[in-house]
Amino acid sequence: MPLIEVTDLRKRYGTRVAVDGVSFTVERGEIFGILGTNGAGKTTTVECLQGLRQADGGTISVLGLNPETDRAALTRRVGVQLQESRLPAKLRVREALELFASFYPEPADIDVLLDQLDLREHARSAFGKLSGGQKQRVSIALALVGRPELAILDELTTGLDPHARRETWRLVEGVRATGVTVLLVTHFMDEAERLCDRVAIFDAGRVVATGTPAELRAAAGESTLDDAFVSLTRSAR
Ligand SMILES: Nc1ncnc2c1ncn2[C@@H]1O[C@H](COP(=O)(O)OP(=O)(O)OP(=O)(O)O)[C@@H](O)[C@H]1O
Repeated sequence: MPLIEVTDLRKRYGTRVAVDGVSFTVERGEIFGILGTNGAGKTTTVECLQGLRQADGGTISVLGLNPETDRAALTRRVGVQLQESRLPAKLRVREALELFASFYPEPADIDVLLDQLDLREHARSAFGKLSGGQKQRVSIALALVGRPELAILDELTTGLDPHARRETWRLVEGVRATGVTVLLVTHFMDEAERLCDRVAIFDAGRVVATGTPAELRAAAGESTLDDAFVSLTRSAR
């Protein structure tokens, strides 16, 4: 059984259709990318997967659970990357990890996590004093502290320099190597190409293509995922 199965998902806000019949599956152990044009319905879809929004139609199964009715059980098994602004500036890195660990029945060992994310030397630093890359690593650590089976990472490397982006990619590969399935929402084609086993391309509330980055390049007859993305989303308009 797929780890995530979304079938004909529909969601509107008033008269605006945000998600218009989206279907895709994510297998256990994959890094699966959700790519899309602005306003394509990516965030709405991911919020429905977490049980944060109620769908108007279709079905969703995450880890065999229904996010709308089993949200509490799901929350214990899914790690979500927080946007950095949601953490108080004075909170120290270790304190933040300890606080989040207290929400879970069997949290990760915080020292192991600090080492894994190269944060040991910043354990006593206030969150507000960290660099962008360090903050990003903390937000990934917080997503992993509950030892999730699925990690949802949104805008993983936005605002990071090329070195920090590559470091973050290596971290995500390391996370997957420990058996965690990763759902990655990104605008960066190089990131998707480098990290994702498969991607779904969203455009105007629909999935216009699903496959490995190589399959999508071949289907669009393009040599880069960037060009394939432009071609696939333009032809859907
Ligand atoms: N709370 C809301 N109320 C009304 N309309 C909304 C709301 N949230 C999103 N929308 C609209 O629904 C559509 C899909 O938005 P969504 O945020 O899911 O797209 P997205 O793919 O995540 O976009 P982006 O890449 O720009 O972040 C957009 O037209 C957006 O304006």
